Amino acid sequence: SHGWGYGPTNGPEKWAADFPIASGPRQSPINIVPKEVRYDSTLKPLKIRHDPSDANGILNNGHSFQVDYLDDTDSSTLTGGPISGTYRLKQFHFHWGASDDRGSEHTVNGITFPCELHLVHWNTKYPSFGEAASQPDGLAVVGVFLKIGGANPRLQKVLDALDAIKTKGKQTTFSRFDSKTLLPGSLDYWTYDGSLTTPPLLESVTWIVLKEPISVSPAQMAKFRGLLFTGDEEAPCCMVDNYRSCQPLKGRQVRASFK
Ligand SMILES: CN[C@@H]1CN(c2cccc(OC)c2)S(=O)(=O)c2sc(S(N)(=O)=O)cc21
Ligand SMILES: [Zn+2]
Repeated sequence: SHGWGYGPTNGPEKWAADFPIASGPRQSPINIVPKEVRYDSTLKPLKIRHDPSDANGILNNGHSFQVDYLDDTDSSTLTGGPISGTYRLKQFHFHWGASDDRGSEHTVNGITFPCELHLVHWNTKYPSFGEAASQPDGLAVVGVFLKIGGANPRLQKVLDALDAIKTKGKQTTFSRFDSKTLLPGSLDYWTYDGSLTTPPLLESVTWIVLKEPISVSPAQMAKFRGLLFTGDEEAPCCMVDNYRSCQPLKGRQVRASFK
């Protein structure tokens, strides 16, 4: 079937046909302009609690790869920050480019990063992830920029698993991983109301984008780029440039947790 993707015939410019909310009032990602954000002293510090035993597999879903988490208890949660209540970690995944000059979804003053990590959480005031995903306060995604530098040892366990999930639909075991180790030293963040950056593009995400990037080496970026969008039976297509470009702010206010 003509599923959505990132190619010339099914990429972001074509998504509005099947997902009209693509032109909605609170779409993501956006360009963050630090001079235009407003410091909000009422914003609380982020409280991130991740239980490594909740890691439950790694999957190539044909758009990215994701590490899935057991989310039937409050053992891996996000609280504080701009959100109220308790949000449970469901999965984390990445977006990246074919070369180091692009790949992130959010940008800062128009600057792109080679890669961006998303940690997806859902609001436990709703009975399930699926229900939460359709509510305006249903999801909270923590975004972390990756910038080229020294090899990041915290990424290595994830990257070492990629050889086993090269093609679409492949999954393998992945356990005992503390996703908190992927976070930078500072939890200073920008926050705004947005959407999923992939179909179904639901406008249910409170975005929490960390100011401080983490590092990734060129060799580690090559591992991301070794994945395929395609399944075993298809002509191989490298999994690169799996990012959506920045969307209009449409009057939204971006707030900063820091001066
Ligand atoms: C393919 N889309 C990803 C998987 N998900 C998904 C799968 C099925 C249904 C659904 O909505 C009902 C969402 S998800 O919610 O975990 C997310 S969050 C997200 S991002 N880039 O905005 O952080 C991408 C995806
Ligand atoms: Zn994402």
